[in-house]
Amino acid sequence: MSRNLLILGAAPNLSELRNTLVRLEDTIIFALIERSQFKHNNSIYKANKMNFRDGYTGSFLSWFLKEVESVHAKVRRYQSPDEYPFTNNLPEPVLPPLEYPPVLVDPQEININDEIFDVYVNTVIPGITAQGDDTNYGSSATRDIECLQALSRRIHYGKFVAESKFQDPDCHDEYVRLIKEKNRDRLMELLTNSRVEELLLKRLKAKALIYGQDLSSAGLDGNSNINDSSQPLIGLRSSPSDAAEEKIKSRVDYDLVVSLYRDYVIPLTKEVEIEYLLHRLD
Ligand SMILES: O=C(O)C(=O)C[C@]1(C(=O)O)C=C[C@@H](O)C=C1
Repeated sequence: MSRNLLILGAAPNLSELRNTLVRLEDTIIFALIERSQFKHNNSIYKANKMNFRDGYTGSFLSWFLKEVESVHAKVRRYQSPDEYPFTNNLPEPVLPPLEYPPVLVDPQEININDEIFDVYVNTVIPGITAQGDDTNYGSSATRDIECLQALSRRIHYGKFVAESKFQDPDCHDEYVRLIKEKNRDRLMELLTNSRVEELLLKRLKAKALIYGQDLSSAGLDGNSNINDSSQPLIGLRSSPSDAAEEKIKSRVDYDLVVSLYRDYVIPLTKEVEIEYLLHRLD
């Protein structure tokens, strides 16, 4: 978490929070591109597939996640109010606790990482990877963990967004009333900003197109003579046209990145916002 956002212990500023969400789009797109260079490697997601010498029977990814999160817990990662682990019973930090000003009310209570894990393994991975097994299990699982952590941070950021909206003097009384009524539907309407969502999805498609460009298909990889390049790069055009989309081979399915956000990332962020608000007055 950016220390600047927390330093004052005051209401988080919505436009700063949105800037962080925009930056996390880049992190997520690049993480997905990194993972998509390897095949599906389905056996890393299945229990009892890897013959662990110590008799472990879970999936390779679950084992790896637990190991990585154990190290990260020791260096205080999960004391930060925007970091949520996927596994339980993690070790205590080896360093003294960090002081975070109290911005959220009961920040660690809501953790929807099980849902994020499920969507990632069963929907995202089969979508962004080629079918099959290339035996790059460690590399694939390393990228999976990066993707999962970035998605989790992005989605749980909904708590800060919700806190900021709750403290907005223009809406505060309305939020209090709806929370007391436990009126989920009206809360959902109040916190939804369709214009922001629409812009986000447009921006995301443009980013996925630009970041995903495979420069070897444009004659600009290390093996090409620069003068051979006849293909214009999408990033150098004023807007990514359909023609450009066809010419440049993409390393990631940009429509899939957009649908990942539209169908999962934004709805799950809103779910976190609602859950947070419903407990805000406890
Ligand atoms: O920016 C906000 O206001 C948010 O609540 C975040 C977010 C998102 O997930 O990107 C979610 C709900 C809004 O409708 C718009 C965007």
